[in-house]
Amino acid sequence: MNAIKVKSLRKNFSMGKQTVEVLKGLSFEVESGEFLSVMGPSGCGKSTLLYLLGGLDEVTFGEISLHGKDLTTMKEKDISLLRRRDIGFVFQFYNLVPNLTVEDNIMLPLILDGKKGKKQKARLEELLEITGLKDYRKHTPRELSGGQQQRVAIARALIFEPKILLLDEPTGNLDSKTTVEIMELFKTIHLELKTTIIQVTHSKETAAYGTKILELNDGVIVRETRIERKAS
Ligand SMILES: Nc1ncnc2c1ncn2[C@@H]1O[C@H](COP(=O)(O)OP(=O)(O)OP(=O)(O)O)[C@@H](O)[C@H]1O
Repeated sequence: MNAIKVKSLRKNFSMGKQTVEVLKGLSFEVESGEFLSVMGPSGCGKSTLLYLLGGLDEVTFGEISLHGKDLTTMKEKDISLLRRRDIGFVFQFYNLVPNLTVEDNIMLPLILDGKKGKKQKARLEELLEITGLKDYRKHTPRELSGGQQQRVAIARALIFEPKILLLDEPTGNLDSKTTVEIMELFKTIHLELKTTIIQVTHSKETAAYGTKILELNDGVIVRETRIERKAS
């Protein structure tokens, strides 16, 4: 089954009396386990698409199915559950809670969901290992570099074992060396955890970590390219 199926997707925003058409009829599919990079000029609708895929905004017209479930006809309560448990988000800014430790920041979604058992502790250990944060578990965000803070945000996004990870310019705030480290981490997550990843990026280098590139311009898809994996 496809992880994501998008059909004739349109998104308009109202600006006073004016309607702005941002997405003008997108159709594409993302296979389970794919790593899709969405590129295109500023303002072409990349983030808008990502938010719609994550159920963070309402579709104007068309369909979005995640693992066969149509998001556009789902009740808000079910969309919230899906968002919390099946989808992980990573943004350009890390949005960590400053007075919580690394491990509490990572566990926060579980604590908010009333879950903190043995299985979750094991998952935390696995994520601390994958993200290289084991020695920093008792630190607070302000004691970490930008790259380390983004690693915490990535571990937090993965704590529920989401099937889909949505990334909005996740390295937009990082220097080029740290960008490579974080992109290598996403590659590891993609290969080891088999997570389906959709990333929005401006950078060709970053996009090349994907298995496929979708190029948008002025609200439509202008190109879909399958790519060879960037070597480590
Ligand atoms: N909530 C909103 N209300 C009105 N217009 C919006 C809203 N969100 C986005 N837009 C408009 O939709 C268009 C696409 O925005 P979007 O952020 O998706 O572009 P983008 O391709 O991600 O741009 P960038 O690369 O600069 O982040 C822009 O013209 C933006 O002003």
